[in-house]
Amino acid sequence: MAQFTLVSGSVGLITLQNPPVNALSAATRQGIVDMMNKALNDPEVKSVVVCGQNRIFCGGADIKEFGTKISGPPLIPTIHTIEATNKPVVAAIEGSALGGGLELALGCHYRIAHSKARLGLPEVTLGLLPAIGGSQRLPRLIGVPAAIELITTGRHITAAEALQLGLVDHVTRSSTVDEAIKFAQSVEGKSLDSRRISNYPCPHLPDLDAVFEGVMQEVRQKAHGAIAPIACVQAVRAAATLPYLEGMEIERQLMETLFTSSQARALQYTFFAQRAVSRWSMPSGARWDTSMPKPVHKAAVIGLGTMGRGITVALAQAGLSVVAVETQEKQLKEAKLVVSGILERAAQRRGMAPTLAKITYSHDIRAVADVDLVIEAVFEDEALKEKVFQQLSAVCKPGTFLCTNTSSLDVDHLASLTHNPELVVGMHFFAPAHVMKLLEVVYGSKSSPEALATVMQLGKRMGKVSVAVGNCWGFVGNRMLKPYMEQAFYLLEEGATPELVDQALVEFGFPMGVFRMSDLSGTDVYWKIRKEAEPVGASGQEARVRKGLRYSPLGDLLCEQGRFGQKTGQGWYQYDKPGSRVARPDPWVHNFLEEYRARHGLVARRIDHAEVLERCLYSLINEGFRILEEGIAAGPEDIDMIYVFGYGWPKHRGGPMFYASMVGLAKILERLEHYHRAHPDVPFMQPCSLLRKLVTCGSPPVHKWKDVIKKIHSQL
Ligand SMILES: CC/C=C\C=C\CC(=O)SCCNC(=O)CCNC(=O)[C@H](O)C(C)(C)COP(=O)(O)OP(=O)(O)OC[C@H]1O[C@@H](n2cnc3c(N)ncnc32)[C@H](O)[C@@H]1OP(=O)(O)O
Repeated sequence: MAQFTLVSGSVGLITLQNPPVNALSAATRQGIVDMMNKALNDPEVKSVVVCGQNRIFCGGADIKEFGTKISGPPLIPTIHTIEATNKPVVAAIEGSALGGGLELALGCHYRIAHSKARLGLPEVTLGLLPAIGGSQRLPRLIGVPAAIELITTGRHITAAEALQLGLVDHVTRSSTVDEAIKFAQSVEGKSLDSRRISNYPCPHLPDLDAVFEGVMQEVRQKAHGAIAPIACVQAVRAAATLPYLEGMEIERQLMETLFTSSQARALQYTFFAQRAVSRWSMPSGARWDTSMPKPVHKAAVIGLGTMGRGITVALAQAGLSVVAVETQEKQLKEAKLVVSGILERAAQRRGMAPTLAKITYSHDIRAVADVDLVIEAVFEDEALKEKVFQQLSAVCKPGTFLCTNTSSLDVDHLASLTHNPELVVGMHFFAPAHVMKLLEVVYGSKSSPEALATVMQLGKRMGKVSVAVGNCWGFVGNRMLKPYMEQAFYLLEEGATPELVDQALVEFGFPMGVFRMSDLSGTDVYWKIRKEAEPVGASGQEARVRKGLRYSPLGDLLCEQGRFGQKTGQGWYQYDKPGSRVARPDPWVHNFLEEYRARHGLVARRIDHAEVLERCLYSLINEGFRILEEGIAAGPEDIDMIYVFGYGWPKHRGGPMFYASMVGLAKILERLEHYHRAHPDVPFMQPCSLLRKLVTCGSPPVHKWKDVIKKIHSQL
């Protein structure tokens, strides 16, 4: 797993060999220890270069080994040996030097990077901290503020930025290994006293306590309950205030707590789940590895409202030629300005030229005649979308994929209006479409595997986490959101306030609660959807019943008052003025709730955070099980990535289905049964049969659920 070669007569070249990313598995660590000992003990070797096979230095620890009993040698003693030796050791960094990989490089005396290399300490994204000396060496090398930023965000930086920070000594565009070998020879026999980072004092910061207090407050606020970023700050503080070896002991103690935490398990699950969802499958048996995507060079966007503009930006940034169509002249002009502005600012940030020339604007739908793929993003109105699909089917060249950015309409129905329903796929973007990572890719009953493969590949090009799901009301994300929101309304009826419900959800880790979120996106958005989905309600007691089940008209009544949320300055909260982001509890809403309860004979009771979480989250999870049972999502990872990347589910809790497995399926079942007994008229609380079956099967871990579901389906 590591190879030693003597090159140029005196340089020991150690090559890490563990494809695909030369991760530091037990065998690779053993290889490093053995080859380094060989190099340092060989009198012929006067200097050493460490590099990675296949133009990647090292992707850090082997994440697959986390959660198992760690075997193999630790790296800390070897890194100390490297640093202490009098033979110069040079890290030749190509591709990535991440996590333990970069920590190994920090133990070397010199670092030479290729200009395309990326470096970082992403341990925090896995619920950990850099614990083979990274948290102690990095601040000594680049200073406390820069180190804190890199370690608490896990951001990967370019070689150019690394050079600017002093993290690498030299950046090259030619062969990094050849340069490193030449350089190593040039410093053979020279003193290395100034190259041992652990001997450096941490660069002085005036008013250290105040700096760390400020940083801790900021990090805590952004962490939404994640513990690793806090531990990272504590470790860097140890580097700034203690001798190296004492700092290392703090680093070790902090890592010990993080390593076995449920948050680390959740984040590591997310790492693999994010990659697993790209390996999609359809109920027909079609799969990612047997379906060929078609090339997409030119795409079109129809409708340049907020969503259409974001999609246009995302497509242009992915390098596609885009035809952007909007029939209203004023909207078209405005869209052109907004899209160009976003692209220019983004290009400026990246120090690149904007991709404006790749977009042509038109008010005529016939301008899309020669594109390979169209994304319809007109207003969410069924009749309008129907018309657009009929037009597209008539004007597009044969073979053009027709996609709809609907969030709730039936993809099969739209497909049925076209000549080639097999070419129709849903692309459900999340606002703002050029920023949000999630893309729900909805295949209809007639969508071809080729169409799905094409759209999934396009999603990847746009940098999205694309998740393939089947067609049903609300697809996966919004379908699961319905019971979650409904429970929140029932809680208000029973005595809660919007603030209480939201606070419980924020403490759980959501960036905002359901009512604040509803105000932000507009309370009228779901009002419209509810009006379309539910028959119009009656008055009096009947107002709280739909199709024989409990219904809360609270959201409708709020909208009838014109309280559409942040944009109108009033919703579930009050705002200083329309558009203001500062939400304050609103006595009007409290009064409105009291009057409502009095009108319907409801007696307010005390509701605690635990009840809020159980009712909102377990009903959402229950719907997730139904979605799995129906085969709308291929596996729990698909649901989890939709919620993590599209709905603000805290990453350190792994997504709703992973969370359910951590809470324990038996407990979820028991609580759902309890609430279903207490509220038999509440839809969505009756435990789903898949949940019952999984509990009967002994509550297997989440990665085994697919097997159970397959077995159930094969028995049907
Ligand atoms: C005993 C402990 C010693 C030291 C401890 C140190 C702490 C750490 O190092 S924590 C780990 C820190 N490292 C990371 O977080 C890096 C994670 N990887 C990445 O960011 C990316 O994979 C990449 C290295 C930048 C490469 O990206 P890309 O080219 O887009 O490929 P991917 O699809 O992401 O990955 C390909 C393939 O490799 C698997 N993989 C990647 N990194 C690791 C890893 N560190 N351990 C195990 N496996 C890894 C990834 O899952 C993919 O596998 P598939 O099966 O093809 O999905």
